[in-house]
Amino acid sequence: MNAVEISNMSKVIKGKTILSHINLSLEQGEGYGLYGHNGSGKSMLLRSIAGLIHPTEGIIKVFDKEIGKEISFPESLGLIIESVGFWPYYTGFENLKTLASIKGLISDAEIKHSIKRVGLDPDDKRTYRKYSLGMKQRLGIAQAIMERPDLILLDEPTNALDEDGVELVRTVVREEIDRGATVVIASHNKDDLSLLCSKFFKMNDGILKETEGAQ
Ligand SMILES: Nc1ncnc2c1ncn2[C@@H]1O[C@H](COP(=O)(O)OP(=O)(O)OP(=O)(O)O)[C@@H](O)[C@H]1O
Repeated sequence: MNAVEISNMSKVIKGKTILSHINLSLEQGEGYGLYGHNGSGKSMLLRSIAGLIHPTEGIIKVFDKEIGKEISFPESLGLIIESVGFWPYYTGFENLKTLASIKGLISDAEIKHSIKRVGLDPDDKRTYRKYSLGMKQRLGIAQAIMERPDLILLDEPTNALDEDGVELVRTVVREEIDRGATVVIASHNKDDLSLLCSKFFKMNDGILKETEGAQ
C-alpha cells in the first residue's frame, strides 16, 4: 500500500487553477522533495494531502483512505505549515501536552523526548510568545514528530533556523524516514532536499513533474 496516492487532482480557486491534474504516488518510508518558485502551488499540495483544502476534482488517498470521503484528514499525520497554532501563554511543553492530549497516544516523557530532539529544553519555563522565531520553528517540528506519525508533511522546515538548528532538524527528519515514516519536504533549500530526499518533484504553476534531482 502506498502512503499517498493522488489521481488527477485539480484545485481551482476563483477561476484560477492552483493545482492542475496532479498524479502522485508516495511509497512508505521514503523522503520526497518538492520545489518550485514562490506561488507555484507547493503549500497547496501539502494542504490538500493534509485535508485542509478539498480538491475541485480528483482523488487523494492516504494509506488507502480517501480524504474528504472515508476520512476528513490523515489519521497519522505530522504537519508543519506556516502559522502553526500554538498558545502564546503556555510553555513549549504545555503546548505539546495540550495537543498530545487530543489523541492521548503519548506520555509526558515522550513529549519531553521530542522537545529534546529538536534542541529545546522541555523544562524551559518561558512561554511560547517569548520564543524566538527559530525556537518556534523547532517546537513545530517537535510537535510534528512527537506521535511518530506515518506521514509527515513539512513546509520549509529549516526556514528560520540557525546552522545548529538546520543540522538537528536534518538529523531528526533522517531518523523519521529511517523509522519508516513517509516524509514530504517543500523547500527552497536545495541542500535540505538533496540530503534528505530520494525522489524529487518540481511544481510549476500548479503542474507537478518528477525530476532527477532538486535542480
Ligand atoms: N487562500 C487562498 N485563496 C486563494 N488563492 C490562494 C490562497 N492561498 C494561496 N493561494 C494561491 O495559490 C497559489 C499557490 O500558492 P502556494 O502557497 O501553494 O505556493 P507555494 O509554491 O507554496 O509558494 P511559496 O514558495 O511562496 O511558499 C498562489 O497563486 C497563491 O496566490
